[in-house]
Formats: sequence, C-alpha cells, structure tokens
Amino acid sequence: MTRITGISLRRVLDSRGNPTVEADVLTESGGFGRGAAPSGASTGEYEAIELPANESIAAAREHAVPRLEGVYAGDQRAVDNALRAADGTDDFSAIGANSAVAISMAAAKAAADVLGAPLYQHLGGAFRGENFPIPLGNVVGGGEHAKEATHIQEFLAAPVGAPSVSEAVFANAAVHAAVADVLDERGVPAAKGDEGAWAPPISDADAFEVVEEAVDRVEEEVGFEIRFGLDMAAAELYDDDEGAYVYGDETKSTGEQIDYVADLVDEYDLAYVEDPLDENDYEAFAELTDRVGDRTLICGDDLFVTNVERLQDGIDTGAANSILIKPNQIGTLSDAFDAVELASRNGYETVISHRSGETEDTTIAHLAVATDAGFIKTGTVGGERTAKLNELVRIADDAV
Ligand SMILES: O=C(O)[C@@H](CO)OP(=O)(O)O
Ligand SMILES: [Mg+2]
Repeated sequence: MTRITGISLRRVLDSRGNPTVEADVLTESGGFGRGAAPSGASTGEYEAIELPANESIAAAREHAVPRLEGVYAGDQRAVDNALRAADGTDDFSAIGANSAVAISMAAAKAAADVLGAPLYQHLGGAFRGENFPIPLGNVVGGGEHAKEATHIQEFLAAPVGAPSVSEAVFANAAVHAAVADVLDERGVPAAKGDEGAWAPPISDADAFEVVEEAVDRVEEEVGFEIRFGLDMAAAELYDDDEGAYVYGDETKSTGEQIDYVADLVDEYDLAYVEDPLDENDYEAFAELTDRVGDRTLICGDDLFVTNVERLQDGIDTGAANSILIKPNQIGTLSDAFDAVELASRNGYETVISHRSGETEDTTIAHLAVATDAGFIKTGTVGGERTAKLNELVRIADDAV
C-alpha cells in the first residue's frame, strides 16, 4: 500500500527568500506527502551538507529517486537507508541534506496518509506517551540572525508552568508583545530578526533587563510560571586565533565565559542555555554542566549536530544535559530518532528545533509529540513559525 511510485522535487522559497528543496512523495494506493527543507544561518561545523537547491535537486533526481521507487514509505528506516545508500557519503554531500530531509519527511507523511493516521501517531506509535513539549519562544535576538542587535543569538521565553500547550503558545506571543512595549517605553526602536524575534540595538546586559521585565509582566497576567533561556550560539562568538569569545570590543577567555554563563543562570534563574561554549570544547561544556546542570538545561546544538557519535562523546565526557534535534542537521528522520533515543536513554532532555530559515512545513511539531520531547523551539510569531505552533495546538486538541 505504501510502495513509493513517484517523487517530485522542486525549488520553493524559504522564509529568508532563499531557494530551498520541496519534495512530494506518491504511493501506489494514492498516498501523498510533502516535505520542505529548512536552512540554518548559524550552522554547526559538523552538520550534514546543504547544497545549493538546484544542485541538490539534480543530484537527488539522478541518484536517490530511482532507488526509492518501489521502497515502502511506511518503512521509514528503509526509505532513509535508501537515501544514505544513494548518497554514499557520511555527510550527505553528494545529494545534499536538503533533498534528503525533504524526501525523508515527505515519505513519512505519505505513509501516514495511506495509514489514515496523523503524522505524530505514525511516527510515535500507540505508546508514545502523553506529554506535550513546552515551546521555547524567541523574543529577542541578534548574532547571525540580525546585525546591529545583541551578541547573544536568542533570548527564549520558557513558559514552564503553563497548564496546556495552547496557553504556553499564547504566553510566548504575549511575552513577544510585552518586549515591544518595554522597548517602546525605553525609546528603543526594534526591527525583527530572521526568526521574528525583536532585534533591538541594545547591549546584552540591557536585553536581559528587557526580557526579564516582559516575562514578569506576562507571568503576573497569566498566573503561571514563565522563565527564560538563551541560545548563545557561542561557536559564532568564539575566535580561534584569539582563543577567546568576542563580544564587540570585549573578549572573554574560556574560563571567563564559563563564569559569565554560570552567573547568568543564577542571576536570571535561566531555565535553558543552548551552546554556551564553542562547538569543539567538550571539556568546557562539561565544566559548566557540572556547575549549573542541576538547575538548568545546558543544551548542545552546534556541539552535537543531531549526530549520535558526537552525542556519545558528550555523554562520555559529561558535556551538557540536553540536545537540540534538527532533522536537517543530520539528513533523515531515522537519524533524528536515533539521536532522541540515545539522549533519552542517558537522561538527556530533548528539544526539537526549527532553523532560522524555515518553510510552512510542520513536521517538527509532529516529531516533538511523537518522541515525547520535553521542549520544542520554533519561534513565537511569523507565518513559518506559527505554522508549527498552530499545528502543535491542533495536535494537542486532537490527541486528548
Ligand atoms: O542556532 C539555532 O538554534 C538555530 C535555530 O534557532 O539557528 P540556525 O538555524 O541559524 O542555525
Ligand atoms: Mg542554536
């Protein structure tokens, strides 16, 4: 029933206006699935390779499509193994992780279509658990996502006490709006960055004050606990030649960076800190985790790149206590599931994530529910972000 009979690939726009790959998968019994690849700006050094969309499409048409015809879309491992075999490299540099992930997601959706089950149900099965992820909402940001704004890439609202997905999603939107009010009161103009977060021309220290104030206001209004967290994307701040973290005119040694982050965790009761250190520095990650890992999540994004080998190194060295999961960082849904499984077995929290360049694709909302992830990071406002958040609300509505 789920035998793949056709795959089409095309270039579509992502949220930055760049071309990305969209895949359609058709099955024998008329099942249909569509997936589109997202794209990062602050990409990790060890990510699977994204090729220019037209090159990736040409290579996938030549090497992957013929191999996939006849494979059962319902057998996700078989689909993803065929993609790996067609590519023949470790990092999808032959057909591009963009075509690979688009096909992998489209095949899963085509199978769900044939089976008549929602995607989260097909991927997660009957025993997937009953939890829903807490959305981490980007409300202020800079770094590679907005020039002339904060050095820290993302300030993320974390509505940890929300009684439902829907209330959490609306709380994040309220924090986003409250940030605009606080900035306005301070006379600070703010454009938006790539993910829809405010990108004000203020110092990181001022941004902490603004976000704390906005979170407090909304917390009072909604009556449940809202904390906040960060994606420091520190690999982008780290200068190899200087061997230091560069914040404009200031630099911090690795030891100073660890002290800085540990102090921030305590001062602002941060719930979450992603990539606080360079992607090659497992040791420093381990030191920070040792210091504050009992009261906050230290999450590896560029550090782990959704890769089980890099995650295993982290587990062995005690680096971090959670992992960001981005299917396009590794190329297939099977690989992303493997990373989630290894993480969960070792007590690491999982955070399913969007990219800064996105499409209307909603697969990650389903993936987060299917894998029982503790968190999902997928922005706060903007169509390509609300596509996932609204899907999450619908899933929560449907699943109870
Ligand atoms: O660093 C990140 O976590 C992501 C998403 O927020 O950014 P990018 O997609 O640019 O890597
Ligand atoms: Mg990140």
